[in-house]
Amino acid sequence: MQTRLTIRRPDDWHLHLRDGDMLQAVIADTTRHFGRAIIMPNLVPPVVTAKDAAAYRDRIMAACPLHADFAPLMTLYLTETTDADDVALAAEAGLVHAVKLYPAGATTNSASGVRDFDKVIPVLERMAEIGLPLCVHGEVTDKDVDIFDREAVFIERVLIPLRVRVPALRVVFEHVTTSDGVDYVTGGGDNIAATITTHHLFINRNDILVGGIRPHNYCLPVAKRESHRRALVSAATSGAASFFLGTDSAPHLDAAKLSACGCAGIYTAPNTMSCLAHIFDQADALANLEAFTSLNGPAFYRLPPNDTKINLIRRDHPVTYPQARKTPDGDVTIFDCGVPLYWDVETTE
Ligand SMILES: NC(=O)N[C@@H](CC(=O)O)C(=O)O
Ligand SMILES: [Zn+2]
Ligand SMILES: [Zn+2]
Repeated sequence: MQTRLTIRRPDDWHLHLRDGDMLQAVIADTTRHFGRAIIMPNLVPPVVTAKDAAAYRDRIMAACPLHADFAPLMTLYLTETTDADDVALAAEAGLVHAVKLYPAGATTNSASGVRDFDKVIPVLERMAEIGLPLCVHGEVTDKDVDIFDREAVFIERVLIPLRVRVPALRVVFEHVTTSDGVDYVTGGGDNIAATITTHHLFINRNDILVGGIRPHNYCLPVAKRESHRRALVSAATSGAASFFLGTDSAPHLDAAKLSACGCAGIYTAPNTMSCLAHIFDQADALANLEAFTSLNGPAFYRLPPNDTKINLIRRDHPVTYPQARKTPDGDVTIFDCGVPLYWDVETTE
């Protein structure tokens, strides 16, 4: 049985760090294992301009633990009034690494998202010209579409027509949750890739609803049926270049999740690497873990992989994590994957 694995330091290609006290409370959980992260812009108000992104990057750097080897890769929140020149200059300066498309109302803090796609075509054309990726939250928001179908319908109604209009646009299909999404990306050519989260490799919709409702397993896109989870595991563990890790670690206070109208989002930053090593080990694919966490993402984003490495060790006894991260405003529950985890990241400090 394999008990050790050395890989390049991983990156997280989809991360919510929030701001203020929450940022302070969660950032070390990411910098401990990850070299870089694509920072989601859905603050209130959102990160819309290069100026917003520069200020947010400064706040993240100020919150980083001393000696952390971490670079936040900033994104801009696409609105119907986003200025193409502002985007292009921020990309050229190395400040911004992607633009994020939220269909209006699709998820947490997405009210300023896009309603009329015609309005954003000039920005998308400029992004295509300079090779700047568009990260998409791939769900339609139409009331008549069942929540479990919203990703598959997004592909047909939004993504395919958008890519026909701007074929050179480079797209990351974020937190893909269906076999439809996996198949579309697999057959979609070099301009499209997808992130896969940690939690969608573990949970299906039963884990939200059977034996009582489990708000800590509720996120968007919502977990689908077991056959879709299996398709995600196959895609992630295959080593295929178009799939890479985006944890979508999304901290919310427990008070906001344990409510009559609870927030979407699962906090996975602390135990993601243990969780992933477990999934890859079960699939007999530990040899592909590095591609998923550390190589495929940088290749798509046209960045070099990290120089440094981390060691993973399989312990004799299950590794334990705290049940929650404390913040001054209350607890943030950490993802419980439901099975004992034996893989651990060796600390070098
Ligand atoms: N994934 C989630 O369920 N929530 C994210 C937003 C998102 O990525 O859609 C959040 O910001 O909380
Ligand atoms: Zn999203
Ligand atoms: Zn997210």
